[in-house]
Amino acid sequence: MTETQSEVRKGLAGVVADYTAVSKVNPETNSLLYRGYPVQELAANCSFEQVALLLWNGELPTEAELAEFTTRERAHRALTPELKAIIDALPTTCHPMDVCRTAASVLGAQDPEAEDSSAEANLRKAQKLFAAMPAVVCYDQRRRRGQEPVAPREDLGYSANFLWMAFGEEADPAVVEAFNTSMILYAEHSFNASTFTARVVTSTLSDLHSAVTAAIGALKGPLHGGANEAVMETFVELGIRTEESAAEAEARAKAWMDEALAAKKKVMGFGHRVYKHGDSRVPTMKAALDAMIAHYGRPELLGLYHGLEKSMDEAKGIKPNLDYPAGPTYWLMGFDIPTFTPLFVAARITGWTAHIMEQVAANSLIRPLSEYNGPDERHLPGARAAQ
Ligand SMILES: CC(=O)SCCNC(=O)CCNC(=O)[C@H](O)C(C)(C)COP(=O)(O)OP(=O)(O)OC[C@H]1O[C@@H](n2cnc3c(N)ncnc32)[C@H](O)[C@@H]1OP(=O)(O)O
Ligand SMILES: O=C([O-])CC(=O)C(=O)O
Repeated sequence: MTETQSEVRKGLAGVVADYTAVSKVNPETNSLLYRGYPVQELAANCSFEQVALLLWNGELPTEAELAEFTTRERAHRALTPELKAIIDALPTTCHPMDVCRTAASVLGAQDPEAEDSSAEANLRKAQKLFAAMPAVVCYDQRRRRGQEPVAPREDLGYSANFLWMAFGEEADPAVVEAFNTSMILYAEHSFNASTFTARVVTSTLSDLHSAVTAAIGALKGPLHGGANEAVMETFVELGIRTEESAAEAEARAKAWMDEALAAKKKVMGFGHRVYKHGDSRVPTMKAALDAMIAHYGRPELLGLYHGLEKSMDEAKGIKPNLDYPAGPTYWLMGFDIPTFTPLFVAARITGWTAHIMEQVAANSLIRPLSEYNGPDERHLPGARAAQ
């Protein structure tokens, strides 16, 4: 760094960009608080609907507030014929995240309050997006499978209805519980790349749906939300073999990992920008995965899971992140691998929109500086230098 250069923090690593009261990630104590509550406590005791209201409003809802929200949320679950037609027009060769991104944009274009960024209108729009996104994800997965769509049910809670719309049958309570846990764990994580994207868009005084649409684009990448799909691709590449022992599976996973690391590959589902000693959400999500392994009777997954985890730890000391246990959990539930990141979208709509409202309430245009490192000033042949 010369005297005239400023310090450049690539990837804004370690930069504190603003205040937030939505959540606190503490890598030292390996904790994650949503509005002050440990996420593990919320996952063990709350529905995703309660956590969504906590993130938006700052407090857990009273029974009456929850009942009022539940009625409204259930009334907004169905997709309009226009949105279904737009989804149908998209090729099934596109990634389901492209469908989510398009749907978020269309839902904005259809919303009469799209241009109203008052706190009240933003909350209403956030809640409508929250209600509709599960139907988008399920409608798209079913059309790709050549199945008829399944209409939402107003007698089911968010997670039970999500699984109903995806598979057309009522899910076992154990599966609903694991899904609810995953939604809560995926809901919010301070200034991650997609949330920061949403805040950047909001800081220009653009609208909520534009910010969410941009955030979906940021989440799609494999260094962020796309990692839950990539994790499962690794398991599939390794081959899930019912006949082998856990020790044999671990040995195969170790050999695969050694080769991947020798080839300097990034192995998705490991590492984190903030947590360097393990992701606070992994133990809770791993317990949900264990419950699903027991529920579906698929212990052969564990050998691979532990083999990859151990060998990455031994070789580089890098720990799994939330996407590592979440990927195989969604696979066991029966979701198609490309649907995994859209499930993350459905959960993170809560965190994104809570941050959007926080940004609006205390806005400052987000516009960092850059250090120029291109050619020195030069001139077109024959052009006169600027006066
Ligand atoms: C819910 C979420 O979004 S969680 C994140 C999901 N993303 C992933 O799982 C993708 C895989 N992981 C990664 O790419 C990274 O760990 C990131 C992007 C998440 C965080 O990265 P950063 O903090 O920027 O760390 P960075 O990428 O610089 O890695 C530091 C070192 O660890 C290595 N490393 C980090 N993660 C991994 C990994 N998953 N596989 C192999 N090596 C890794 C890097 O190669 C680098 O090694 P080097 O110093 O020898 O060059
Ligand atoms: O915080 C991050 O950088 C990524 C992450 O774990 C998340 O968004 O949940």
